[in-house]
Amino acid sequence: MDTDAVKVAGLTVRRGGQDVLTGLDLSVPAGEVVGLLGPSGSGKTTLMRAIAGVQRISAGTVTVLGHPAGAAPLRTLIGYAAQTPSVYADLTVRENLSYFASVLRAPRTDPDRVMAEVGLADLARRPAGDLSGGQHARVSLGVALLGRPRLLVLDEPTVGLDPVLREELWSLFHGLRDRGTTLLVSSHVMEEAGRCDRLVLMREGRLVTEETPARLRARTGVQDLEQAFLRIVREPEPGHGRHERPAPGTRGNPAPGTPGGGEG
Ligand SMILES: Nc1ncnc2c1ncn2[C@@H]1O[C@H](COP(=O)(O)OP(=O)(O)OP(=O)(O)O)[C@@H](O)[C@H]1O
Repeated sequence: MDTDAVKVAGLTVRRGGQDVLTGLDLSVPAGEVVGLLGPSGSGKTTLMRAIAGVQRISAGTVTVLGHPAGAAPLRTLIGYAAQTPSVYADLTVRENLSYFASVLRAPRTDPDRVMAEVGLADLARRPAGDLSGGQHARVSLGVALLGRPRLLVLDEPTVGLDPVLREELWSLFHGLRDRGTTLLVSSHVMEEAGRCDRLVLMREGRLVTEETPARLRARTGVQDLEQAFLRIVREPEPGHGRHERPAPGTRGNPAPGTPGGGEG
């Protein structure tokens, strides 16, 4: 059996007439929480869209759970929560989840299960259009959890959440991982990097480094992961860093909470 949930090889994506991913190679081992980190505009959302099968690609291959990205069998095997929640504003939280559960043929009890998991039980009867940004994002996350997919691709799932809820969601992610789910989670918040089993740092459409937090700390001799990343971006080891240019100034320092991402 393949031990990689996702294999990306030579992936190039053009958006708006420019290459936003350039010859990217990546493996996501099954059963791990992999954090996708990088400054705003580095290509995290585009990579996640390619893995979810909703991004047109120019070159390369994306293989997900043994299938080409976007293949029909993946519909129930992947849960993808985009940055822009795609829920119906005029339906309540429960109605949204019940609708998507029926589309996915998920168990009828799933909407209640996921509402409890993402902290939405008290808002079950609230129309989605009346929710805050963070609550909206949780409905999107709930939809991704329906049917217990084997791979979760979550684009900034904790953005705009208070620290208590953020902590709860990370416990949920670790619990899912412990039961065999693979998670690819993007974040701007370096503090979240330490909660991941493996880190992937992107910059300007390329993969800068890919390793465990412990190895990254050991390799750089720096405990703080944000500082460790900056060190790698500025002083790549020969043959390790795949980027070609050193970081200009502070651009290697992701801005916490910066909104971003786009469709297309
Ligand atoms: N619809 C689009 N059309 C053209 N270019 C786009 C589109 N969406 C994104 N881009 C560009 O693609 C590049 C990568 O964007 P992407 O959203 O993947 O980055 P990101 O790392 O997810 O950023 P953020 O952290 O701000 O969400 C950026 O330069 C962005 O301007």
